[in-house]
Amino acid sequence: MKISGKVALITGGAGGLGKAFAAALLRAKAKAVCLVDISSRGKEVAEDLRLQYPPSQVDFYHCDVMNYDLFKGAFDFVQKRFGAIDIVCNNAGMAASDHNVSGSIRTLRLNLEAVYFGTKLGMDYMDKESGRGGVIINVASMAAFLPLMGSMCYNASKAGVVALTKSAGVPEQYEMTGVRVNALCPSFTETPLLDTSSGLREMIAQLPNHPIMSPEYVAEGFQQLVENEELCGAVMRVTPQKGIEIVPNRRKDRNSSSKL
Ligand SMILES: NC(=O)C1=CN([C@@H]2O[C@H](COP(=O)(O)OP(=O)(O)OC[C@H]3O[C@@H](n4cnc5c(N)ncnc54)[C@H](O)[C@@H]3O)[C@@H](O)[C@H]2O)C=CC1
Ligand SMILES: CC/C=C\C[C@H](O)[C@H](O)/C=C/C=C/C=C\C=C\C(=O)C/C=C\CCC(=O)O
Repeated sequence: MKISGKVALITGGAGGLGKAFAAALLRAKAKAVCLVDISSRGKEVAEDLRLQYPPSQVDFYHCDVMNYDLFKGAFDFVQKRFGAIDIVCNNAGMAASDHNVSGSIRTLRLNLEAVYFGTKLGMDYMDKESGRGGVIINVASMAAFLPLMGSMCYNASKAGVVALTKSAGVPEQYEMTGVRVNALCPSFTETPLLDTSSGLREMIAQLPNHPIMSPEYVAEGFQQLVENEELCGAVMRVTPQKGIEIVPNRRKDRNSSSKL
């Protein structure tokens, strides 16, 4: 997909990774980006991006994406304001440790249930029958594959996002909707989220050869998932050790001649 002239909706857009994704799209001349976030900081972030990347339009839409009806309102807002939606990034997320039961349940709901809402809404609003097709990027994590002690719900939610995305990205679904769906799985990245779990930074510091990545580096992988029309149902890992890599999709491999 050529990003120039396109309209994007990014949940958690006021956060570290969300802002970096928005900046990458604006640098690539996206027509408009709407930051959908529960934090009122989204207003300043949108203003900051408008100043940095004129003449692109950057809006902030205050919304709790865990509420389906409110989240649908964000899609209606963007659709009405810009006439179309081309890119959806389900990025809003949180992390809570297992000791905090209510926080852990909220983590499951935000990181997985709300990503299901955003994937369903994205497919409905961008469907080639009513829309013009498009792409959905669901932000999972390396925690989906390499679990962290003390964060059962976080790990489970991210593994769920990978499974949800691979299911949404099967070839038949794409043929029907014209909407590609891919998962982005970064390792530790320098954002405020790392400060929400006590002891996390200390734990990361103990890991051998595991520097914390910049949001801008992760956004390079995000942009590849948006632009590469070959990628649907793809899972991208972004780590300091191996850089940006696509995990082979066994479903596609089974259909091809290779016997993986
Ligand atoms: N920072 C890291 O090390 C990694 C982060 N991730 C994932 O990246 C995504 C973005 O996280 P970061 O930018 O790191 O964190 P962040 O804390 O900077 O951003 C998260 C954003 O989501 C928003 N948000 C929270 N609850 C919401 C709700 N109910 N409705 C709407 N917005 C809501 C917050 O206000 C915030 O702006 C998350 O899904 C996270 O799990 C994945 C791998 C590594
Ligand atoms: C409670 C958790 C809070 C925050 C976690 C972060 O937000 C992020 O989502 C978690 C990242 C977890 C990373 C876990 C392990 C990462 C390992 C590597 O990146 C090592 C790279 C490759 C390993 C070898 C391989 O399997 O290829």
